[in-house]
Amino acid sequence: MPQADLSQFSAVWPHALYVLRDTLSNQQYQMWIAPLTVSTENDAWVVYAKNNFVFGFVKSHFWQKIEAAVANLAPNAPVLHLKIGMGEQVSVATTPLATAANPPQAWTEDSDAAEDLLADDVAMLDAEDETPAAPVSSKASRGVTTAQDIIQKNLERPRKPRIVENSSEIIVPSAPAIIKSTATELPPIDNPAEQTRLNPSYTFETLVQGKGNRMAYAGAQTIAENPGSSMYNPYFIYGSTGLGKTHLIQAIGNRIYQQHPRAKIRYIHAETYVRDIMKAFRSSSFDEFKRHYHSLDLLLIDDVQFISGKDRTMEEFFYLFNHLLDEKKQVVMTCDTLPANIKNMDDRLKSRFSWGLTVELEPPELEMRVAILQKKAEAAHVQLQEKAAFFIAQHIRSNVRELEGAFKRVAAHSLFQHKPIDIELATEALQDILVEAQRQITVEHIMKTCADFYQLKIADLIGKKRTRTIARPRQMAMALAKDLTQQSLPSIGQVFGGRDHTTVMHAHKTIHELKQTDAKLAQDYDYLSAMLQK
Ligand SMILES: Nc1ncnc2c1ncn2[C@@H]1O[C@H](COP(=O)(O)OP(=O)(O)OP(=O)(O)O)[C@@H](O)[C@H]1O
Repeated sequence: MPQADLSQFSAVWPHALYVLRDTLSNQQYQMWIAPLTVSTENDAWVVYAKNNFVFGFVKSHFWQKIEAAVANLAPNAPVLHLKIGMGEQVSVATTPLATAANPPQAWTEDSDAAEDLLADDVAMLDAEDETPAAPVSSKASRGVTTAQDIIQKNLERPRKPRIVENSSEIIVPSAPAIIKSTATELPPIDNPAEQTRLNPSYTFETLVQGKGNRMAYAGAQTIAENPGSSMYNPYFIYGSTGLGKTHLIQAIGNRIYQQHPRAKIRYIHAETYVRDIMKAFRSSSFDEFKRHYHSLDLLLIDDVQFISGKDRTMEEFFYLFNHLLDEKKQVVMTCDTLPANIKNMDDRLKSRFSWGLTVELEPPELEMRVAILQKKAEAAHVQLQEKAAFFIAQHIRSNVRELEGAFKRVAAHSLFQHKPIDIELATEALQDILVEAQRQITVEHIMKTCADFYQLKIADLIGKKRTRTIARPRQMAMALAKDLTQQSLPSIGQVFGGRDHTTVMHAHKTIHELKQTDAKLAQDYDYLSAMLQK
C-alpha cells in the first residue's frame, strides 16, 4: 500500500472518505459523507456541512467515525471541527493507504455497525418529524415517501451476508425471496436482453445524480441491493416526461441481473402489457402468459397509468401484483403522477401502489444539467467546453430528453465542422431552440426578478430617480432584457417607463463593461441570468 505525506488535511480527507465509504452503507455514504467539504482555518482542520440539517445529522450520527478515521490516518492532526459552510470538495481516494496507525479496523470489520447506525437514524428521524424546518417534510404531508422514510425503511433491510471469523460459514439473515430463488450455480440465462427486455445501457453508472433524482436514485440502489424487501415493495417512481424514470427502473433491473443472472426479470411498458394481454386472450395462450408473469422475480412496469380504464387488464394486474408481493418478489413501477391521482384506476390498485416506497423525480437543476451534458460528451468522445455546457444547460431547462436532443444536435455540428463545442457553435446549432426559450422570458418578468433581488419596487425601475441604488439595478434589468429576450431596444425602453432606445443601449454597454472590472456586479448578472433561465 502506498505511503503518503499526511500533514495536510486535503491529503488526509480522501483517505478518510475511503475508510468511511467502506464502513457505512453506500446510501449513508452518498447521502451524508460524500457531499461534505473541507478546509483549514488557522491551525484547525474543518469539515463543512452545507446546512443546519446536514450538520445536525452528521454530528449526531457520523462525527465520531469521521474523527476516528482522521485520527487513525493522521495521529498528529490538529483539532477537527464540524461547521456549516462550504470548503473544498475532495474526491475519495482510489486506493487504501498504509499509515503509522492502523486503519480503524475494529469498526470496519463490524458489519453490525451499519445496522446500529440505521437504528440511530430512526431515532433521529423521530426527532426530525417534530422539526418543522426539516427540508422534506412537505412531501410527507402529501403521502410521499421522504428521505427520512427511506432511511427508516433501511431498518427493515435484510442484513448483508456476514462472514464469521475463523469459519467458512456465511450467514444471510432473512434473505429476500428473489435472492433465494436465484442463488444457484446455473449459468446465466441466454440472450438476456431478449428475456428481460432491458436496455443494457440504462445503468446506474450512466445515470447522473443530482438534487432532482437523489432520493429516487438512492431508493433504486437500495432496492437493487435488497430486492423483495417488504418495506420497498412496490417501488413507485413518478414524475413528468423525460426525467429519467425509464432509465432508473431499468438500472435496477440491470443491476439485479448482474448480481443474480438467473433471476427472472421482465421490463415492460404498460401499453405493451395491455397489448400482450389482448394477444394472449385472442390466441388462447392466456394461461401461459399468466404463468410467465406470475413466475417473475422482478417486474418493472413503466408508465403504469396506461392500464387505467382498461378493466380486464387492471383486474389481471391486480392478481399479478398481489401474487408477486405475496411471494416477496419485487415490483417496480413508474407513473406520470402519484398513485392517488391516477384517473380511472381501480381504487384497490391505487391503494396498493402506495404500500411500499413512493418517490418523485424532479426536473434537473442547472448543475445536474451541466453534469448530464458532460457525461454525454464523454460517452460520445466529443470535446465540450465547460462554458458551452453551462450555456446549453441554461437554455434547455425542461427535461433531460430535450437536453439530450440538444446535445446530439450540437455534437453533430461539432463533428461535421471538426471543431470543439464552444458557445458560438452551440448558438449556431441550437438557434431555433434558443429563440423559443428566449421568447418565454418577458421584460416584465425580468423587472420583477431584478426588483426582488435589489429589494426595490417595480415603480423604482420605471421611475425617474437617478440615485446609484436605483439607477444601477435599472441598468442591470435593461441589460438582461436585451440579452434574454427578443424584444427590440425601443420596446424594452417603452416598458421601462417610456425611455429612449439609446438609454437601453447605454445601460447594456455599461453593465457589460462593468462586468469586466466589478466582480460583485458580474456575479449579480450571472446569478440573475441563471435565475431567469431556470
Ligand atoms: N440523470 C440522468 N443522467 C443521464 N441521462 C439521463 C438522466 N435522466 C434521463 N436521462 C436520459 O434522458 C432520456 C429520457 O429519459 P427516460 O426515457 O428515462 O425518461 P422518462 O421519465 O421515462 O420519460 P417518459 O415519461 O416520457 O417515458 C434517456 O435517454 C435517459 O437516458
